[in-house]
Amino acid sequence: MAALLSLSALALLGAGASAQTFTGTAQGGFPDCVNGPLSNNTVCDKSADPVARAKALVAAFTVAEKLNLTGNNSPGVPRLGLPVYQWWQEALHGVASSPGVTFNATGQFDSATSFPQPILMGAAFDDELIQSVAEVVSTEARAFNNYGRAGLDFWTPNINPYRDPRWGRGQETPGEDPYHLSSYVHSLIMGLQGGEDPEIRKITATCKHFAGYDVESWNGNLRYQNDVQIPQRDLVEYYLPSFRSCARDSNVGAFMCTYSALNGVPTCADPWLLNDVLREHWGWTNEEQWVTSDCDSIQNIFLPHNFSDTRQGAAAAALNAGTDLDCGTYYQHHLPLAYSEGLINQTTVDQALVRLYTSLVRTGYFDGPNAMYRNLTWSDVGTTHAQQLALRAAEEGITLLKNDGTLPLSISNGTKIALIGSWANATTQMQGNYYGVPTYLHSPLYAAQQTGAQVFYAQGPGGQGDPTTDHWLPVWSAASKADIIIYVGGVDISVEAEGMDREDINWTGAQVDIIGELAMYGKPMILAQMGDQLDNTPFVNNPNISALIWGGYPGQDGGVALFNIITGKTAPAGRLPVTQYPAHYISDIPMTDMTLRPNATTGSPGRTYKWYNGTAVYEFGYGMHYTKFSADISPMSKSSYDISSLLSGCNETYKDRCAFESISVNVHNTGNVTSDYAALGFLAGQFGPSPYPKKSLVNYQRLHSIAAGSSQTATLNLTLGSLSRVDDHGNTYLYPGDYALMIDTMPELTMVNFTLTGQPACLDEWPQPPSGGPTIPPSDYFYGGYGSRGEFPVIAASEELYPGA
Ligand SMILES: O=[N+]([O-])c1ccc(O[C@@H]2O[C@@H](CO)[C@H](O)[C@H]2O)cc1
Repeated sequence: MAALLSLSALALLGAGASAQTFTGTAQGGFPDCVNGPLSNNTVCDKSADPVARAKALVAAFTVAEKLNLTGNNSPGVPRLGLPVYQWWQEALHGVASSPGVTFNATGQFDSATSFPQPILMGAAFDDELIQSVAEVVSTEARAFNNYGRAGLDFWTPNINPYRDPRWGRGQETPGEDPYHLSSYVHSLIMGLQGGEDPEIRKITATCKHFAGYDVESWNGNLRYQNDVQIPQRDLVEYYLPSFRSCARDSNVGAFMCTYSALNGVPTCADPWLLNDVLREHWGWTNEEQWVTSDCDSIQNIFLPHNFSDTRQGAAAAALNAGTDLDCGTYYQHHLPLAYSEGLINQTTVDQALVRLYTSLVRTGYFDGPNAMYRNLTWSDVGTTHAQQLALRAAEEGITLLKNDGTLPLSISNGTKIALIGSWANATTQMQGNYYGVPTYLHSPLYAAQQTGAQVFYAQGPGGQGDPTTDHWLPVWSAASKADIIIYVGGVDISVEAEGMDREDINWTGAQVDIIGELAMYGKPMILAQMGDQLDNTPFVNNPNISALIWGGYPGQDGGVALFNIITGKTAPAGRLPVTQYPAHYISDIPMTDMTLRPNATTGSPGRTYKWYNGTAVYEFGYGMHYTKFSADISPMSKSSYDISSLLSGCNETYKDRCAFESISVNVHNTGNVTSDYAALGFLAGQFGPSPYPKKSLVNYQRLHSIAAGSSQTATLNLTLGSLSRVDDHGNTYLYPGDYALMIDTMPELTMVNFTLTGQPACLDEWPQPPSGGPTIPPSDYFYGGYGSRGEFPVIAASEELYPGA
């Protein structure tokens, strides 16, 4: 593996190596369709159908060549002039160091724009922003590609919902809500791929990790071996909507399966998941798009999953299930034996290769130097527009959690600021994981100095076990000289990362201690909590802490973004994309409990804002402003809707997509500061199977620069899917009942009520897993799966957990 991945793997994991040292596997350039051996092959005929072009190419390969082309490190076919190609590129929040991406040490292509981590961009609740960011990322990716510094497919986004606050990779996602993820990822894919069905696809995006992957390493449970147990209802309503958005609604070019097994079957070897759900149920075409394994996950099908008795059996199980590409070398090593033993046939191999090469055809790989996007160069990387967008993306996400009126700060040349904390001079930290070489890194310290203030900086304590003594003296010195204290700290990828779930969601003792002591100075004190959510309880009620900001991982201009918010140059309007739980949450529920609803037997308090029955420190969607807003919702066309009439007016193949109502929300800025406002529309009500979620996000829109004293209108388009709920089998229904649509302007809540009448009606019938699985309502059971080695230990949950179910 080490040889396969080279040094780049360290960087993409954020393991702390210097970005300059990364060397990717050089791409082999473009095939010569004019003078090369393929020039007479249909693959070089631009007027032919893309799939026919790929089929003609694949038909020219020998069996041995075909089997050798199934790994991410593709050797190409020299005798045909098909260049080597590295399929593995990353671009989570900008073109990132990864096996197929090469940054120059200096000069051209020595950097790319580094946007905030998705968790902070998610807090913006601004899909137009996300599309713009993705357009820049794909432009820069294409420029890198034109100079042999990247391939044409990128293994982003990570769109698993951020289900548990401990997850080390939650930062890679836009948050915990499935509607939010679905909407965000649609905009992202439009920006990355260049539209839903463009003539030339800009780059191929890859939705990962399909599905149910969100545990790295918890209590001995490793991602490589986990067999996650998820009832069908929870899968459909929570774990899969973002993937459905990728496949069915956004026409994404690629998917990635996971290391873990889902209900007994390793996902990369699961024909139900990869074929019945992904391709058949969601209509993801058979010939144009491909599934890659996660890196070395095919190996895990053999060990530790023991899903197959042999290595070639594991490779065959994956290929036959629909995993077209192996990130690794397992296919290349073991498919030849699988082939000679008759475990796979050539049709299946051809299908995988046709899918892969169709995606290269779609991106213009065989179309010569005049093809679309081939004119992009280094001058299209790190442009002024890209830099401004990276700053704006960070500003839009930064979320104000507490303010006694101290913010915004007015800073003049004479102002003395103590800037303290483990993030105060953050540079690489601001990128989180999966980063590349940024255009620049503007730390909070840099930004503070730009304000003209006199800045006294001290790093202060970082992690646990770094309590008193030597770190404290510079802190006291800085604090005692200053008019204002700004503490910037929290967590970073030293404690939350790939392969590393958090063990704690408390601030470290050393930080709580020093922040408490700093507060005792009684000076205006601003606390910026960076990284993912921590339990802020110690600071919420401390009157000496004037303001609390969440800044996530803000990317290359994170320091400037933070200071623009602090000084009011930009007004904050981010909203938390996850629940901030009290620290005891992680003792209340094992990370491996994938269920969502509170459960009296297991003691689960439930997950996410929909189900958590405790008191959140800050709720999903929480975010203050420097001004005041009120909202009114325009009257709906009716107060009661008949379900059969709603359905008879719906002519879509996928009924959940049918329009219900377009709701106008008039937002009034009643305060004194021009500000953005993100209108989040939630639906609540007692309908469908109980217990009911507390509320569900059904649409959102960010309004920009609403001047003090003026109003703007958000339009929230609701669909029949917005009104639906999922039954125990995973079927999606419209149910009769009482509904309330809510807009939260904090502290006010604006609401309209309506009813649905008539009989329940099915919007989407879920393809059940193959026989062998449970035949009784799955959400009442935890089961071991239906795989060849799966057993079915059916443990009935007690009746009272699901009253009325
Ligand atoms: O061996 N390595 O160096 C290595 C590095 C990264 C790595 O992560 C996996 O690879 C990423 C591919 O996109 C998936 O999101 C992640 O689960 C898996 C293996």
